[in-house]
Amino acid sequence: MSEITEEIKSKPKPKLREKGRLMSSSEIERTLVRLAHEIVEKNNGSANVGLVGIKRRGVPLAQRLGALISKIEKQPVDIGTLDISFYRDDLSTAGTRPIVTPGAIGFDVTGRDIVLMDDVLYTGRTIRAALDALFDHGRPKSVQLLVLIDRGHRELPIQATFTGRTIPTSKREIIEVKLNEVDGQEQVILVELVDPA
Ligand SMILES: O=P(O)(O)OC[C@H]1O[C@H](OP(=O)(O)OP(=O)(O)O)[C@H](O)[C@@H]1O
Ligand SMILES: O=c1cc[nH]c(=O)[nH]1
Repeated sequence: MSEITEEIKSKPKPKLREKGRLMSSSEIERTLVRLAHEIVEKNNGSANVGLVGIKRRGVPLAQRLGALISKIEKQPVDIGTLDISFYRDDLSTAGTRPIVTPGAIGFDVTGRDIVLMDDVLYTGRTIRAALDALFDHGRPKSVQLLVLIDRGHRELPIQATFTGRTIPTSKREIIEVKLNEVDGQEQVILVELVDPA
């Protein structure tokens, strides 16, 4: 275990209060169907498209969208993975440091129209790290960004090409995306940090 991983694991978990459900399983499913059609429309098909999911929940999103696009276009789509852990000192503040784990994406990104995928877009730091990592692997023709939820509070000039839902939040709130493949359940919920008594 690296020094940084050890530090992450030893941090006490903040107390969170659930404020409500933002998306159900069927709403997530319908949203992904719409996003698959948007990707195909923008790229005039899928022949040059490659999907890259950011771990953890960007990966099942890329797999599901890949299956949907293959069904629409009747041809397979390349699907790859980027492993970016996110070191967070405190969920309510800045002071964050994304860590890219070296490893193959899974296909050659050079010359391709890459759609990067993640569950939540917040400060934009994870995507910035993902872009750096992507260009370490090759030179795509274009890079588009898909997120299931854009919650605002950007700290970098990054915006999504395809967005499932835009949900304005306060900095004390957290969007929790739950996907079957990672969490054994399927929903998007809004939670709030509770001050320690
Ligand atoms: O725009 P940003 O400020 O970078 O935040 C967005 C990132 O935060 C979340 O990852 P998290 O660190 O919670 O890890 P996880 O997905 O493995 O739970 C989310 O999955 C995004 O990758
Ligand atoms: O609210 C947030 C912010 C970053 N990452 C998440 O998963 N949720």
